[in-house]
Amino acid sequence: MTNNPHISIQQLNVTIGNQHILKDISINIPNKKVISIIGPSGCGKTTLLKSFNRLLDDTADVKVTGKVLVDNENIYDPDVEVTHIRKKMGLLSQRPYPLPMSIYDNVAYGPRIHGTRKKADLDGIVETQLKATGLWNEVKDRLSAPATRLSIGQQQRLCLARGLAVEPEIILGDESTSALDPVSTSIIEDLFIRLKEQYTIVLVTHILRQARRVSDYIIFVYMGRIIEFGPTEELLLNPKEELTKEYVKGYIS
Ligand SMILES: Nc1ncnc2c1ncn2[C@@H]1O[C@H](COP(=O)(O)OP(=O)(O)OP(=O)(O)O)[C@@H](O)[C@H]1O
Repeated sequence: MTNNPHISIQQLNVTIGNQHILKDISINIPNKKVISIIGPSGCGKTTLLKSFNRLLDDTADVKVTGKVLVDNENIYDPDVEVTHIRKKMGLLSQRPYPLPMSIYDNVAYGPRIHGTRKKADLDGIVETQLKATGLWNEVKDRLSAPATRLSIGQQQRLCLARGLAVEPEIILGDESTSALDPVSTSIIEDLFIRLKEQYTIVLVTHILRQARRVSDYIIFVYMGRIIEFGPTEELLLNPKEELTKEYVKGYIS
C-alpha cells in the first residue's frame, strides 16, 4: 500500500506559540484511496490536514519542521510556490462557502484564474464538474442564478465542483458533511467513494460510521501523535493499540 505514496510525511512537527501540536508525524498516504483522520477533539486532525497544502502558513506564530512530500516534492522547500501546491488540492471545509456569484461562475472561477478564456471550454468544464458532483440535472436550467439560492447540501456539492474544476490531484475534506442533512451527507459520501478512482482523498471526520463507510484506510491521532494507521476494517474492528481500542470501543459496542 505504501510503495508509491501520493503524500509522504516525514518527521513532521508543528508548534503554535509554545504548544507542540503535531509530534513526529511520519506517514505515507496511498494514491487514489480515501483516508480518514479520526481522533478526539483537539488532537490535531485539522492541523495535520492543513499541513498538506500549507494552510498553516496563515497561522500566526507557527513553526513547521520535517517534510511533506507531494509527488516526491517537499512542499515546505523554500523555493516551492504555494499556489502550485494549492492547485493540486481541493479543500472542502465544514460549511459550504460559495462565492457571491452565479452557479456557473463559481465553477468557472478557478479555470478563468488559471487562464481558460474561451466560453466553449468553460461551458464544458462547468457541465463536466456539475455532472461529476451530481448537480447538473438539478441546476442546468438556472446556471446564472446566485449560488447562495441553492440548498446547503447543493452548495457543498457546488464547492466540490468548484474545487474539481482546477483539476486537483488530492481532495481534502475537513468535516465536510457536518453542516449537512443525512440525505446530502450520503450524496457527498457516495461522491467521495466514486471520486477516489481519480483522486486521493483525505478526510477529517468525527463520525466513525462515516469513516467506515467511505474510507480505505484510517489514521487515528491522539494528542498530536499518530497512534495507528491501517485498513479501515482492521483499525475499527481489530485495533492493535490500546488507545485505539479505547477510542473505537463506543463505536463497536
Ligand atoms: N491558530 C491556532 N492558535 C493556537 N492554537 C491552535 C491554533 N490552531 C489549532 N490550535 C490548537 O491545536 C490543537 C489541535 O487543534 P486541531 O484543530 O488541529 O484539532 P482537531 O483534532 O481538528 O479538533 P476538533 O476535532 O475539535 O476540530 C488544539 O489544542 C488547538 O487549540
